[in-house]
Amino acid sequence: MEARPVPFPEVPPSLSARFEGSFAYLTIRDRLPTILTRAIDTIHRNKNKFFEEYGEEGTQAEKAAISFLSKLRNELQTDKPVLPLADGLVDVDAWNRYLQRQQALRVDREPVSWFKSAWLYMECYMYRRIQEALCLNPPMNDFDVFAEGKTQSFFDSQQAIIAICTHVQEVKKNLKPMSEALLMEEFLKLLQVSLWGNKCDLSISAGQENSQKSSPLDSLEALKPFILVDDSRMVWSSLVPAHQFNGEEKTSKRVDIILDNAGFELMTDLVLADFLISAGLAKEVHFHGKSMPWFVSDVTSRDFEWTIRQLTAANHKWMSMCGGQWKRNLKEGMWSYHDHPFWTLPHEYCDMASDAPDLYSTLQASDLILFKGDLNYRKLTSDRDWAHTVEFDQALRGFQPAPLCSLRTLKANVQVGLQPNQGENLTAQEPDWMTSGKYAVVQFSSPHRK
Ligand SMILES: O=P(O)(O)OC[C@@]1(O)O[C@H](CO)[C@@H](O)[C@@H]1O
Ligand SMILES: [Mn+2]
Repeated sequence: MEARPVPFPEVPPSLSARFEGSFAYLTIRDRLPTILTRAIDTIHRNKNKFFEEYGEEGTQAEKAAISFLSKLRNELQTDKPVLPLADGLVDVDAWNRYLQRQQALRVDREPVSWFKSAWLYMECYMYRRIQEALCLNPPMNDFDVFAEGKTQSFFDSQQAIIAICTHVQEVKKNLKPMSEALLMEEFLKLLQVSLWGNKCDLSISAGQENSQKSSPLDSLEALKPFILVDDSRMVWSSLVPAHQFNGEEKTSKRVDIILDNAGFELMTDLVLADFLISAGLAKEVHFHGKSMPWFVSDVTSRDFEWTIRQLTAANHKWMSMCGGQWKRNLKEGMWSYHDHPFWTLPHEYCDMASDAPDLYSTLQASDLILFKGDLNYRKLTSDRDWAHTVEFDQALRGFQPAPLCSLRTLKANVQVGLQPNQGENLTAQEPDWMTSGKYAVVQFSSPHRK
């Protein structure tokens, strides 16, 4: 059935901190100030480094950046009006136009402010203001206040990283005679590993250590009941249409992975992408990261390159073999990395076709887009207070560049596509099921599947 565009009256309001006691309210009141405080502490802890590297200029820049972030924290905590950006970066106009758009929507003519506006906008705006605080104070401008947490999360997940590198190398050794059924089984396993890799997110933990300690492969069976919607077979079919499996035939499929967190989650995405190419399920994989430090642990180009370098230099056989292969994949073009500014704007994805038509048409060339994580899910569904039984297709509100799948552990109170009473039953058992990170979805939508 054609997903009819949901007329305005049926699109519910955005999640917002204006609903006291809501998860949005608690995030803005408690978690975001904590994240800002940790960012200030990180800059303060590095003051000697700035002095050694840049002398007095470094010290001045460090002090200025800290005062910018302290002012930002005060604006947030006292619900001040949102300010236009003024740092001259490429996305400034898009951000300031968005502020005007939000202001025009305010029927009460009240200024757009932290506790009265859309949660999605305010949370994205905070990370963009952190970037402004650094960018306006060179030589701090390319300092990543979250880098330490991201690299630590990688080092704390070594055992799990060794396990998945070992696994993918073993699987790759036995690919050739593999039947379609076995290939699909391996694909589904690595799709779930990538799904659960999303638990390792430093935003929900407000920067607290949140790495993967054990091999996720050992717990896939035990985790299955926590997958609330599992469209994995449809994801497989978007790569291997029914009865068209031919182990010899070269595929022309392109897969795009909209990345989320660095550290262990990125490793699970790289392992999945390695398998897709090696098993002949995809000819090319396009990775999409963030153009600035984002939501504490999201992947930037520096994190992506650092991770590949770490693998290549690892003194573990299978890790370094993965690193060497992945470097070759990037060099030879089977893999490519992109970071369009749209991914670090506050826009809901139904705005992409109009606000970033170049990105939208890039994604239209994909055969399968994997959206990793919770923030992507919030943007896919416009971070609205939908009824849980609203169809995923409808919540996308016309965003359909290509067959797409969300691989998300639930960390925000928006969830669609559930069966009647499924949400109510979960709420009765575990009131925090939407925000604990314990549950997940593999949710698929395709322009062709109607
Ligand atoms: O996108 P991710 O890394 O899976 O999660 C992002 C997140 O941790 O940040 C926001 C809460 O502050 C929510 O979108 C979610 O809880
Ligand atoms: Mn994230």
